[in-house]
Amino acid sequence: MDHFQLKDGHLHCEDVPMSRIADEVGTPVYVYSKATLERHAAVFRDALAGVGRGEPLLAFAVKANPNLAVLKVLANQGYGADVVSVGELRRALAAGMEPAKIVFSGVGKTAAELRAALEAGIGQFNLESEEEGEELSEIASEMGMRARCALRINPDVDAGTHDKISTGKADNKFGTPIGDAASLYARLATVPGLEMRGLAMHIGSQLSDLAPLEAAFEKLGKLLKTLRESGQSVRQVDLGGGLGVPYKSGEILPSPGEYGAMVRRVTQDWDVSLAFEPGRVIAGNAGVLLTRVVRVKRGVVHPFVVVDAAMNDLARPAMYGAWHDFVAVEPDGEEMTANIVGPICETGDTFATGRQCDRLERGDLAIFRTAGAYGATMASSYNSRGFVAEVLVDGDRFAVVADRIAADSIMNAERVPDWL
Ligand SMILES: Cc1ncc(COP(=O)(O)O)c(C=O)c1O
Ligand SMILES: N[C@@H](CCCC[NH3+])C(=O)O
Repeated sequence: MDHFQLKDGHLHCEDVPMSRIADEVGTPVYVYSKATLERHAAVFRDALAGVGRGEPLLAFAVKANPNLAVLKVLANQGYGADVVSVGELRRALAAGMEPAKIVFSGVGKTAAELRAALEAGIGQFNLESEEEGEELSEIASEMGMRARCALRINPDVDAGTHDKISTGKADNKFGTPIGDAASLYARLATVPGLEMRGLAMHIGSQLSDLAPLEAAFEKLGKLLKTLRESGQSVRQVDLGGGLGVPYKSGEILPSPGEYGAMVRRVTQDWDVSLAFEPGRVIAGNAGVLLTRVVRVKRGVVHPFVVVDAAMNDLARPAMYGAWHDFVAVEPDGEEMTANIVGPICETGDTFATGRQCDRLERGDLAIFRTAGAYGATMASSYNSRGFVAEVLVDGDRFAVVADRIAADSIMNAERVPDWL
């Protein structure tokens, strides 16, 4: 069920009219549906119920949407967190996620971050390299602790997604090459301060085909057997995230159910506990970016619909050429073909070119759909535009869950030295 729907000709999020949010909070603003987040959390959990030993660990990828209220909704659903910085770790803890359900990924964890995560008592470090393992070993030994670790492997599989978000090819910076993994695992298992518990993998994001994932999981399964045959203990496997979501209406992608069936088939004889790090599949379609048309400018080929949101608020179209459905809050039944652009002084600040969309005029409200993941979190203050607000809707009520940060607040954090 879509919680962003027209009711009496006016787009609502659950039972709240979008215009009420625009009037009270201003635009642009991210709007999240609590009911959608909860539904996605439940669908993903049900799809993976009973895979592996015990119940799997579901660690939401905080990078997709780190808003504290969003994390709290997911913590209430029993989710843990996949974090990639001490900032994300603090957020997961502040939202009430249990330390034991937190995994720490990422290729550049600093010594200070490793220490902070050990102090917090997180469940697992996903080690990316020998060098990181050695550093963590030293820090944990100094602290008189043993860090629970998995070795992240790079299976050299092309996930078939955008190059910038592919992470499992040999020349991507992530993980340990699968050919080196058995010997490195054996070595790290002898190092003080580390407890090697298993393997981890994440081959990319917005995956629209399960075949590369399955091929990567099969490779991991072979490695697991090799490790066990050589006497290593492997109890935990983290299969990462990556499941794609539809961005265009009518687009069909593999469902969590199909993903779960594939995981069940491939892992049935692994005899390990499984963990997953879903991000986009939980949050993507739970959020939209609400914006107002500043003006419609005549163009040579198409008119330009200039909206008050820009590439600093929603970077995906400019960064990856990504498509976001764009619809009017009060469609009048007429359509137009337009270029949808923001106010930033770059041609790249274009959300869509030659897009068939609802007819819009100056002052009208519209939304970019599927903006709940990798939306607000990738915002910048380029062109001194400040940071957008975020709102969480629950039935007929809503709350501002992130204040708008005005450009002046950012300016006020700057100093001109007295020698200028
Ligand atoms: C290590 C890791 N885990 C999980 C995710 C979440 O991915 P997605 O949002 O595609 O599910 C990412 C991002 O791609 C990641 O880098
Ligand atoms: N930022 C990317 C996803 C990155 C995934 C990071 N591991 C996107 O919007 O699609």
